[in-house]
Parts: sequence; structure tokens; C-alpha cells
Amino acid sequence: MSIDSLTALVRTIPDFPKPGIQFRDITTLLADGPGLAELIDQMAKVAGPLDPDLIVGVEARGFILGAALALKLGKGFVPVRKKGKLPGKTVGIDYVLEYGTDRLELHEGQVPQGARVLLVDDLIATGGTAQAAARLLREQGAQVLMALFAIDLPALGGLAALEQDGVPSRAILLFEGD
Ligand SMILES: O=P(O)(O)OC[C@H]1O[C@H](OP(=O)(O)OP(=O)(O)O)[C@H](O)[C@@H]1O
Ligand SMILES: Nc1ncnc2[nH]cnc12
Repeated sequence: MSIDSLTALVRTIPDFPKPGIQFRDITTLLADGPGLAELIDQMAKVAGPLDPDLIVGVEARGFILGAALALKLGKGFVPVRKKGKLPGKTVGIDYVLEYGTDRLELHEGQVPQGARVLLVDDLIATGGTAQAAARLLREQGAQVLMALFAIDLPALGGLAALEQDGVPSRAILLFEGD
């Protein structure tokens, strides 16, 4: 399947969750079997050669793609969740979203010191979420090999911000002009 066909499976919903936001909805792509397989194949082509120890996915949409990728690569999956959701002892970090603020948490000890991790999410906009997740992982002594996304909104500068933090960053699909 071509990148254009894959891109066409993403639905755009204007003014969600706030006026002025063009929401790039991956649920339409996820619901398409060949599309989902192609997306995970494309992500695996990028991530596989890095041979990460662990895949870390960010709640909620990063869980779907991160877990699928972990299964494909034969690696374990660790969730980074929004505050108050993880039952064990956590470490956390506050961050700013395109449309709000929140806190990310990780189970203490679940990402071992020195682990070589791949960070996965569905989409990068401002990069605030991924920057916070990468910082949290580094605070645990992990090496973030790469942050990998299904979608980048380049106009919002997220990949560039991550690269500035020294996190190699890639996305499979680009939506220009958002
Ligand atoms: O680059 P940023 O500006 O930080 O935005 C990107 C983040 O926003 C979305 O998640 P959201 O916080 O809406 O949560 P959800 O996955 O639970 O819907 C998306 O899945 C990323 O995690
Ligand atoms: N424009 C957007 N579409 C989908 N998810 C997002 N998360 C942050 N910005 C977004």
C-alpha cells in the first residue's frame, strides 16, 4: 500500500476537541486491516534495525501502535500513562499539550537503568508529550534510541523540538500546514 493510500485512511475532524484544531483521527486507519498492517510494517522497518530492549507507548493511542509494534518485533511493551492510572509506585513528569496540560507517569523500575528504548505514539504535534516522556525515561537512566510516530504535524515543530533534546525522531505520515 502506498503512503498516499495510508494517509487517506486517516480521518480529519475540524474543531475537535477545540475550535481551530484539525484532529487527525487514526481510528479509521486502525479499522482497516491492510492499512493497520502496512502502518505497523512501516514502523517496524524503521524501528527493527535499532533492536530496542523495550517499546514504550504513551496513553492512549500510543498503546495501540506501541503494543502492535512490540509484538511484531518480539519485544516487551511498557505503558506511560496519564496521572493516577497506574496501580504501582510511579515516577512522573508534568507537560504541556496542544490543548491543555497533564502529567505522565511510569511504573518505577519497569524501565531498567541503561535500557535501550523505543518511544512510540500515534501523533506528534507540539512535541510536549513526547519530550516529557523522553525526559522521564532518561531520568530513569534509559537511552531513548528513537521516538517514532505514525503522524507528524510538521508546522507545530514537534520533531524538531525532540531532535533539539537529542532524541532521534521519525514519523511515517506527514500532514503539512496544520
Ligand atoms: O505533541 P503534542 O502537542 O504533545 O500532542 C500529541 C499528543 O496528543 C495526543 O494525545 P492526547 O493527550 O490527546 O491523549 P489520548 O491519546 O489519550 O487521546 C497524541 O496521541 C499525542 O500523545
Ligand atoms: N491535531 C491533532 N490531531 C490528533 N491528535 C492530536 N494531538 C495533538 N494534536 C492533535
